[in-house]
Amino acid sequence: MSTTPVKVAVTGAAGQIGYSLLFRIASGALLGPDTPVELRLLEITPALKALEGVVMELDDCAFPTLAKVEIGDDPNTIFDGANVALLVGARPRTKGMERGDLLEANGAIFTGQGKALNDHAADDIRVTVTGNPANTNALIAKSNAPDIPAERFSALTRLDHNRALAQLAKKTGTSVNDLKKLTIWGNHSATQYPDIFHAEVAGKNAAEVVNDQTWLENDFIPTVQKRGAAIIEARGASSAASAAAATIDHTRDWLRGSADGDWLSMAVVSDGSYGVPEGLISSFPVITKDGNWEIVQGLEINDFSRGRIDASAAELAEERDAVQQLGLIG
Ligand SMILES: NC(=O)C1=CN([C@@H]2O[C@H](COP(=O)(O)OP(=O)(O)OC[C@H]3O[C@@H](n4cnc5c(N)ncnc54)[C@H](O)[C@@H]3O)[C@@H](O)[C@H]2O)C=CC1
Ligand SMILES: O=C([O-])CC(=O)C(=O)O
Repeated sequence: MSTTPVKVAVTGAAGQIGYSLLFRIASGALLGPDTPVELRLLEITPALKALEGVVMELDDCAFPTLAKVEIGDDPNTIFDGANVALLVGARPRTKGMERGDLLEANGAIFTGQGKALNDHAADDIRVTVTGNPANTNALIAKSNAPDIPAERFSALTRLDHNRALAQLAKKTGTSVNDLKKLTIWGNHSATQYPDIFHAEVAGKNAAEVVNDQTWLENDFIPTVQKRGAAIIEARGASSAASAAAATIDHTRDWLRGSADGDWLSMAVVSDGSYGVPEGLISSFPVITKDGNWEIVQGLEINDFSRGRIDASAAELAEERDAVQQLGLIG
């Protein structure tokens, strides 16, 4: 085992997602079995007592990869020297809300955290935003951290990607292991577009294997888009264990690389690819290696996909304009 622990900061650490996420990070699921991890956990002051209880449980697991845990309510201290930051802490939506309804309530959290990352994180910092509305919160954090390269900020659409894989496997009677090159485009919201036109099922084109436009339009796409709401309706609380698992998948693959011959969905800063306005944090098909990502280029976009990608990008532009008006970005 190497000797210097990687510092992983997690915000909202005493929340639902935190309760699944921390134990997986501590057990090596993020960085592997040979890399010691130092957890740096941020919470609001009233939640620190509950967080102390979670830390007692982390101790009680005796994870060989967990080198140290620090907790606190000051992002300047908790982000000090952080190599990875998982920004989960934010209010979840409840029944009847859209994620965009959280913009004002949660957006402000990400200005202060962006500044604190800018001033205190390690030079190799990578930031994953899970707290909703994730894409625009990532935009806010990035905009408030001018000294950190923009490509170090990302937002989570891996849960949507994983949900789409599960639906496609069910429809085609295959396993998720047989599926490749699925893409979530756009916003982590009901306008996101899960695209199977370039996906493969056991090496064959997924859209051709499915060959069912009605299922695609009336079942697959809306099921993936509205899965978060369906879970809130059924569970009375938003997805937590699956969101934690996706946060790990996203960050692990960013740091350790995507599989050969496949790609991932990650919301990253747009360079204008596929007509998504430059600067928005939008989900794209990406290939990752050693902590870097690259948008997969050259995919042909049919008319069906074009309208949907544009609609989600338009929603992201509206969210950007709204947070600009709130003074959360310059
Ligand atoms: N991107 C995605 O795929 C998903 C995103 N989410 C989002 O993740 C977020 C967290 O969800 P849960 O863990 O279920 O919520 P939760 O309410 O159980 O936990 C949130 C935690 O964040 C803390 N918090 C609030 N403000 C904070 C601040 N300024 N600094 C540090 N901590 C702060 C709260 O005290 C609370 O403990 C929500 O915004 C939710 O909508 C949830 C599921 C999927
Ligand atoms: O839907 C929500 O509010 C929580 C979330 O982001 C998801 O489950 O995808």
